[in-house]
Amino acid sequence: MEPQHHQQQLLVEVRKVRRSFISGSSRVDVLKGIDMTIKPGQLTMLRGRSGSGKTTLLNLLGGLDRPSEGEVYCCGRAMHQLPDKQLTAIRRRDIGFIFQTFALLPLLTAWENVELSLRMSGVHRSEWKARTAHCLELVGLTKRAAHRPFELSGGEQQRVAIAKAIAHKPALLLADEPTAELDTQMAARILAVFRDVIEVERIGICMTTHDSTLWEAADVVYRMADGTIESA
Ligand SMILES: Nc1ncnc2c1ncn2[C@@H]1O[C@H](COP(=O)(O)OP(=O)(O)OP(=O)(O)O)[C@@H](O)[C@H]1O
Repeated sequence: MEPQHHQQQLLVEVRKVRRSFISGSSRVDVLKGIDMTIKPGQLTMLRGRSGSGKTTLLNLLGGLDRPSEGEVYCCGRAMHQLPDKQLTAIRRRDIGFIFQTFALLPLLTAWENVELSLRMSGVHRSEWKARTAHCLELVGLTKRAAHRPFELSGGEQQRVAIAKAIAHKPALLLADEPTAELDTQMAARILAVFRDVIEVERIGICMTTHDSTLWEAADVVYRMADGTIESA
């Protein structure tokens, strides 16, 4: 387990992480010794070409996968050592996920989509209304609360997905290419929402993107190439 001072400064610490996959009779080394950190209150970006391993790394950060070698500390826990049950518990409690496609339930309104996430994470019913209202306001969708996904633009749908992902008050928000389906203006709006979320909720956000126009909005950018990572 990490020393106390470390836990307070860093939300995530990745040390000497390697991840290989067996494909047929050969082994593919996707991550070849990754070191990186994520701090609370910061927007961290992972950039790199398609196939450079961004999604593979993000999955390790969020406990969706385990490293072949090395250590992943997230929210003060040694993720690489935890049994599946505890990993799932941390994922549900401390981490929020956003994906490229917006992952909303089509028959539910924006409000119901956010509320569902509170229900699923075991938040007491008495808190649902205020928290749902707060999260929709934070992403600028108070007036669209009664709309279903098909009545919303792609950018608005992604903002509902953000509200949904932060509803249970995670410490870390992970977003895999969250702007890939959006035009430049909508992508910029998503980044502005991320900034507001960081300021209001005091969480850390880590997103992957290959869109070079977005990198300057980050506090920290890690460039991935050939299975390794470097600050850029
Ligand atoms: N489960 C798996 N089994 C075998 N190979 C895999 C597996 N997962 C990922 N890979 C390989 O690892 C490499 C990196 O994939 P990854 O999805 O992490 O890249 P990426 O940087 O996120 O790319 P993109 O921007 O296209 O999503 C790819 O070559 C992929 O084929």
